Amino acid sequence: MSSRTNVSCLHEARRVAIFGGTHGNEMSGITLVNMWKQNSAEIERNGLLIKPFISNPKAVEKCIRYIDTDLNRAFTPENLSAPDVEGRLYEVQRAKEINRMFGPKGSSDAYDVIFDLHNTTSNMGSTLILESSTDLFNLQMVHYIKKAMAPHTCLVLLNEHPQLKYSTTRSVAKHPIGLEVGPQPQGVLRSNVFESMRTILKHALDFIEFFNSGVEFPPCTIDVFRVQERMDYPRDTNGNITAMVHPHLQDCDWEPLNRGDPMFLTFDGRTILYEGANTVYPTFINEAAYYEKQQAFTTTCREILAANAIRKAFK
Ligand SMILES: CC(=O)N[C@@H](CC(=O)O)C(=O)O
Ligand SMILES: [Zn+2]
Repeated sequence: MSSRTNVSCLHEARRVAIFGGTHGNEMSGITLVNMWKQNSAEIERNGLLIKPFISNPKAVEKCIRYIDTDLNRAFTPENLSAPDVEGRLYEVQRAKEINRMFGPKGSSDAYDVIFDLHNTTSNMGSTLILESSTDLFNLQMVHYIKKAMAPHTCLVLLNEHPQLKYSTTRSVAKHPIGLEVGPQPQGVLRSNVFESMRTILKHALDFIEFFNSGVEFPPCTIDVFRVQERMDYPRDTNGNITAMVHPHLQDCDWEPLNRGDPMFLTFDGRTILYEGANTVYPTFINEAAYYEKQQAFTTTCREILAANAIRKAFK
């Protein structure tokens, strides 16, 4: 019997964008994209059209996350279909422009792949962010990247939570993929973080080049962390936080958090324990940008995804 019967044939991925500066204070992606705009030799691949792009230039100029509203939440159907009028929020305007240039979102004209480069203040290491557990192209790509990165780790965060999923900038593409590397403070460039991001991008582009050249990728499984819940800081009746991430949890992204483990430390020295029934794997622990989002960390559960073999459809 031929294994060919189980190979999924997918469209080639010709148009690829690399976004930096979706958040204007996340310096690795901004620096890499600006570097590649000056000299793209490093990211050129046979048969690929690759566009390095600063997605929120006004926020980059000011070195702040956003001007009016978070661009990485702005790609909603309502925003994208809103008429162009003066006085709209800058990021809503910008989302419409990006959708025109790289989309339209959900259409056959959309870019094949958008890599969106982010930094976190959390100790997450290198993390690929997926929005779908059924996108075979992305599953195979992250499998390839994880293997290529070994012995260094590159983890996968899957966010397809019905309430916690948000309308990302990369969601304009057919295959959206986020790359989150930390820890790196906002507005700061760290060479180790910069180099990790650069290496992951190299492997990602290699994968796409191989795929387009007709290489078949065998069936695989991928370890992922699925977004489960958003955990807020303890707060008083005025909404002010009353506790910090506990020192035993701080920097322990991806490590198991069990019932009874310390979670927060109040300003007066009291420890607040995790009381959930199941072991979870926290991530985005103490991310600076998430104080305004009422989020101290995200809980995830581990899961193994299986992906069919893929190759390019010939026609
Ligand atoms: C720290 C940070 O900005 N993280 C990203 C994650 C993502 O791209 O999905 C965000 O909240 O938009
Ligand atoms: Zn970001």
